[in-house]
Amino acid sequence: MAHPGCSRWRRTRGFPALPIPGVLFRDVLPGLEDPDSFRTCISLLANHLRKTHGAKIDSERGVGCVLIRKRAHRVASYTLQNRQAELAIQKDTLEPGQEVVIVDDLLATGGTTCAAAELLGQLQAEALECVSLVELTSLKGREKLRAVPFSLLQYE
Ligand SMILES: O=P(O)(O)OC[C@H]1O[C@H](OP(=O)(O)OP(=O)(O)O)[C@H](O)[C@@H]1O
Ligand SMILES: Nc1ncnc2[nH]cnc12
Repeated sequence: MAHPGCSRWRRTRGFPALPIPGVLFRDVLPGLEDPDSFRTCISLLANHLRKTHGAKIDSERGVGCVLIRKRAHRVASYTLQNRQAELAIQKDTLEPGQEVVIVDDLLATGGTTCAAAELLGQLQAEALECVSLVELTSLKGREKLRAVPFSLLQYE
């Protein structure tokens, strides 16, 4: 069920047949470009995380952000439809034992989130939770994950 706050969030835009026929690409960018909608997304996720991890998330120091990147994002040109993706993280960005929330715009098959969790494991960091704006439930990504993921909006 969609989070009740989702009515205040400009939703997604669908691109049929992207990157291949049969796939409806759910683009979350319209909801991030609109200032009110962007604020709503952030505050809905932050409220959830404060509820589930209170003191850890709402510390006086706030939280930082570490990027996990697709390798393709590091080169000047790449094949858009190449679904063989690789993720990378800088080795010294997290300390062993550091607690992290994995945030991705969208959960589909769960491959990306699993790969992110594997990278965190390599650095001995601990994934507290995985959160996303959108979840494509028919792809059953949540079944692949060790922790129960949280998403604001679900599409089949
Ligand atoms: O659960 P999964 O099946 O791994 O899919 C989730 C990923 O799919 C999208 O990335 P994509 O590479 O399609 O496009 P984007 O990075 O340009 O958003 C999205 O941003 C997630 O990272
Ligand atoms: N249908 C979809 N829309 C957006 N991102 C995706 N990642 C995997 N499938 C996707």
